[in-house]
Amino acid sequence: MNHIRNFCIIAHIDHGKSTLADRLLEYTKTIQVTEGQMLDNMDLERERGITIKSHAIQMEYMYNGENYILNLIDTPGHVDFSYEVSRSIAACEGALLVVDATQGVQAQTISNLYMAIDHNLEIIPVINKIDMPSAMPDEVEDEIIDLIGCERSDIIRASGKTGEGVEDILNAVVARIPHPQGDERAPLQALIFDSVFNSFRGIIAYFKIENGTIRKGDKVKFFNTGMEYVADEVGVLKMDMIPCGELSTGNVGYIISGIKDSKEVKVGDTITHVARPCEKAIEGFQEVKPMVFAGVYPIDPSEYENLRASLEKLQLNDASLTFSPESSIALGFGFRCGFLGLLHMEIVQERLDREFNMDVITTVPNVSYMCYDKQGGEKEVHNPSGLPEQTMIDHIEEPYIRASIITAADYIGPIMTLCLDKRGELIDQQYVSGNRVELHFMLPLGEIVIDFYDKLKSISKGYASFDYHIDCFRPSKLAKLDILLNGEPVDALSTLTHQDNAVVFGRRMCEKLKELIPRQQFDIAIQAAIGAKIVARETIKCVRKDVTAKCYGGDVSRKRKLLEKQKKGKKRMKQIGNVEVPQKAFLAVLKLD
Ligand SMILES: Nc1nc2c(ncn2[C@@H]2O[C@H](COP(=O)(O)OP(=O)(O)OP(=O)(O)O)[C@@H](O)[C@H]2O)c(=O)[nH]1
Repeated sequence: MNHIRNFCIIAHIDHGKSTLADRLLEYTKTIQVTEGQMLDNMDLERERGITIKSHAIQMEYMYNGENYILNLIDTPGHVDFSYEVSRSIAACEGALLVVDATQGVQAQTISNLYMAIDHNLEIIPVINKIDMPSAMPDEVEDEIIDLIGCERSDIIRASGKTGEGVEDILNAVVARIPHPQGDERAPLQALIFDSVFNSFRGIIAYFKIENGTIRKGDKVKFFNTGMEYVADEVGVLKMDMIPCGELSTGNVGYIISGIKDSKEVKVGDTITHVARPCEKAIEGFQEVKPMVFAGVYPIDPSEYENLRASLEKLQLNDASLTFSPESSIALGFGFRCGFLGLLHMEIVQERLDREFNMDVITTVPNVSYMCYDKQGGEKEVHNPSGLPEQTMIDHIEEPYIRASIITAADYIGPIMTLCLDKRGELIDQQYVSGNRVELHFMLPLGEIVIDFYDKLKSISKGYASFDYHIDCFRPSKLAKLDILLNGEPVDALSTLTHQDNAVVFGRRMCEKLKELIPRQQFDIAIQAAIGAKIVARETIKCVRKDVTAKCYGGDVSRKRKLLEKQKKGKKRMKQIGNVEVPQKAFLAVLKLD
């Protein structure tokens, strides 16, 4: 245990986390480098891919003549995943805080740092990219000292490109980060911080042992699910999984135990022995509750079962994703998926496309509402079309978040305006350091879901870190806005919005849809309605598009080719009534000016 160090790297996006991690792996000969290898070399790229996906990797390092085991645990870097970041951080005793020498301290540097400090991690500040001509290491050093109050000599200057400083970093990991604590003789208590699905081996869970020892063949129990398994294989993670007979306190490893169902493995759960269980689970386990919901529908209806299988596999290393079947008059059969936030939703959509080759349509996201009816009943509503009749509703409550925004003082004005515009209330503001200010707001989550990040980023020139947690539900005057295409309501385009904004919102939706839906061979009326009342209308004029017109009537095969091409183009469209609607129209609400 004295010779183990568990650490992570935290950084603002693009400050060089992955490049530096690769250098550490090369220096410790965990991955092989051939001479003169460049970053863009295919092999290295491939290995990088593995290192990034492996989530935890073990290195061996000699320091003062003794061999140490260094476990590098990867952390995702975005606010939507703060739960997962905190799980990974909980498995470490120290963190490298990497700051780009050309950029200085940035928003995510601060929010990730705070999380590491909350978990009492030893922080090793590293200034990266010092090889660059535009590097300003002295200024960045001042900023870091300002931020964490360390000594100038604590800060390591490094370059992921040239490898400078890599040895200093490894030495500091051993010398400064405390070894893990724990009792080897106590009952087994291991924290699951990640899991993946492997098509040959089933589900693989990654854990860190807080107390006790785990051996191959042990009968183990997952504390929060209560499920029991035999540890068919345990081992450590290097470039491959390396099986071993036992792993003891402080170490990081993996377990394979024939688990097939993703629901049985929850990130944050505790593994213990069946025969001699620990008394309680490792603290901090909480079911994450998705707050943003959207419909996900296969473009090709016959892909429905494949979509279900893909979502199940995704759920494995993304414990926060939820889904349940739903159907839409407009889109057919699909799933209502729950996400932690909008970025999480985008990532799931991208992974469905890239890793599972699924073509899907995602509908307008909305938050989870509580609806109280006049009989005193209450119901959680994840979809505007799930709301009872207006006359039956007593009132609706929407989730509010407590948001913390850290920014430079220059941007306070525009950020205030943005938040007030989004129905926010300022709670307080305080100086953090230098001219950095922290603002706290109460904001309706529904307003954040739509285009808050992008606006915040642009008005603050990227220099605003944003973090939030759900605070409470509050009654709100919400109206359901329906969109009709040629008189047909399109359920997938319905949204809930604040009554005061509903008419303007309806008008903007109609205008945006007019831009996004291509002209067809007949006029299309786009209407916005609240209940039976039409509040806005736009018309898309017809066009007669004869794609074969330029073929002079002669060449039949050319004509056929053109028609086929046109048919392909239509695939990414969804037929609603007689109107063809492209995917981007379903997200029109996100693109309102
Ligand atoms: N010149 C120079 N470029 C670097 C250095 N470290 C990283 N880079 C470049 O900076 C860019 C970002 O590096 P990454 O390692 O992908 O950064 P990251 O923090 O892992 O980025 P994300 O994973 O997207 O958060 C890449 O183009 C790297 O080649 C360095 O020390 N010097």
